[in-house]
Amino acid sequence: MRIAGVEMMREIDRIAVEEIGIPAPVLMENAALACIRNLDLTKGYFVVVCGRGNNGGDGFAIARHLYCMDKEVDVFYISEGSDYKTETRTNFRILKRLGVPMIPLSSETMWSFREALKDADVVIDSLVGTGVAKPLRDFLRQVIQEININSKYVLSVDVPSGMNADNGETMGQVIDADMTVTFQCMKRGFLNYDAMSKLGRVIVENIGIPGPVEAKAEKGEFLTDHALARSLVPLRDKTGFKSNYGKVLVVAGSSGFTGAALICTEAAISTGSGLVTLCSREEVFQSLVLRLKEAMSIHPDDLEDGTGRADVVVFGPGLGAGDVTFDMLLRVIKSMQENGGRSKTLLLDADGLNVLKDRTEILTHLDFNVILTPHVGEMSRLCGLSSEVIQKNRIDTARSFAQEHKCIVVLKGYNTVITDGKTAYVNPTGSSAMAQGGMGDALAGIIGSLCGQGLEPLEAAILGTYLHGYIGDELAGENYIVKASEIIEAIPGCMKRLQDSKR
Ligand SMILES: NC(=O)C1=CN([C@@H]2O[C@H](COP(=O)(O)OP(=O)(O)OC[C@H]3O[C@@H](n4cnc5c(N)ncnc54)[C@H](OP(=O)(O)O)[C@@H]3O)[C@@H](O)[C@H]2O)[C@H](O)CC1
Ligand SMILES: [K+]
Repeated sequence: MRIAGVEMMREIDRIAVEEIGIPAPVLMENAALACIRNLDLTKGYFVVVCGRGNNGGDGFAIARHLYCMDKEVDVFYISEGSDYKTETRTNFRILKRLGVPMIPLSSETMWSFREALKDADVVIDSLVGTGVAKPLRDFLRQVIQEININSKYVLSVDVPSGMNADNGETMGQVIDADMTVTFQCMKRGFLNYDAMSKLGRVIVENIGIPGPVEAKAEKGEFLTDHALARSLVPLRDKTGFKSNYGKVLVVAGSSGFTGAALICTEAAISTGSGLVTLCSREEVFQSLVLRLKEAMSIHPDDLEDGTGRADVVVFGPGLGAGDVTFDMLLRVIKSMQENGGRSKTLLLDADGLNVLKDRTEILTHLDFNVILTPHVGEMSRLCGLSSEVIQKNRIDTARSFAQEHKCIVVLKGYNTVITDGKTAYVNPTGSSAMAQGGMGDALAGIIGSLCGQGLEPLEAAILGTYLHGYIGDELAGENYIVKASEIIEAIPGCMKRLQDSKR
């Protein structure tokens, strides 16, 4: 599914109407019906609040459909401002002719508006959508405030009125929606963490604009969906050997952080790697070796040999920050360069990222694939921006770092961003039920394993993050929190279900 800002939505609309010839009223009708599909139609009394732009036009059309269904509908509308756009005027006039109750909003009607909001089972917010770019005028702010204070349930049409669809910021006052039915594409601003609390449940509805039209206007930003994830699960050949499913070397674990090494290693095994080897810091090597079952081990003195044999190196979980880790990283990089890089992948996580602080230029000269999996704090150390700035610009930060350093960035957190600098994918799965130590180590092992099984690094990162969060969501349906070891246990079953649904 594509992610779009205001300019892209306008362009999609323009191409659909002007170049393809889909009539604009058809799009408005489809938009209205998409909202109707998501309304609880067992309810009896609906209040529709409309602005003067096309967002308001959607609302007038929704009111008509509710009227046709014999629902009790009151329409309140903004009476001051610029002329109605053509389709909005058409829908406004139809309602007038039908005799649907239509009340212009003003200081005189504010009292009856308030009473209607209180009585309504559902309030439909159709004041403004993607057409607003500057702070709202006072009267509109007041209307929004009344809706927020007095309504039981609000469905926002396309965008909660007052939210900037590009960046999620509030333009003076914003509707606090219970559900947002947005059209055609996920809006970029909805991915802003501050915006999320205003959106309620987000439903993206197709309003009859064909995919190729969207593609003409796209900006290379997507939301991973189930169909994409499913299409990426590698099919296993009946005759395959363990050596066909990738040799993964995990370089992880130091004193006090042995769990990270085990979790990462086991995640790679559970995701389907044929051969997984663990190399840790010297001081924990013996104790870790005793705890491995399916995985092999190599002593840190043999790091170059192990690297040379591996298709993928996952470097960093629990390895400890400091010079020893940095030296190990340099040895891995040298060995990968000398052993026919190109098809190999180095995934850097946790301390593998921390040792790159002020040394990120190392990344730009490598012949092999590099994946970085930072959380926001690690990203901040890598790029020098504050966590606050990064959280407000997650896609842009990850994308420009990936572009500059010729690598793939997986910027973790709610709505993890995966990008190679050209395209960016936002992962919708996962939740705070997964906010536990070890989760990142598991993700690193999963992505590393998928690279070893032949997926392109970007694909491996897209599928790995989706899978990790998807399993987390399934487990969180039944549990208050989810542990990394529970994720690992559930990986094979979840992959099998995905794979079977592909055939
Ligand atoms: N392709 C699609 O996705 C379709 C989307 N549809 C719907 O259309 C809206 C976008 O419609 P648009 O007419 O471009 O804009 P809005 O309705 O969101 O906003 C215009 C109205 O907002 C008023 N406005 C603008 N700035 C302010 C402000 N600062 N304070 C108060 N009011 C403001 C403006 O009034 P003016 O008097 O200032 O001109 C307009 O009344 C999209 O979101 C979808 O819902 C189509 O229906 C189908 C195709
Ligand atoms: K709206």
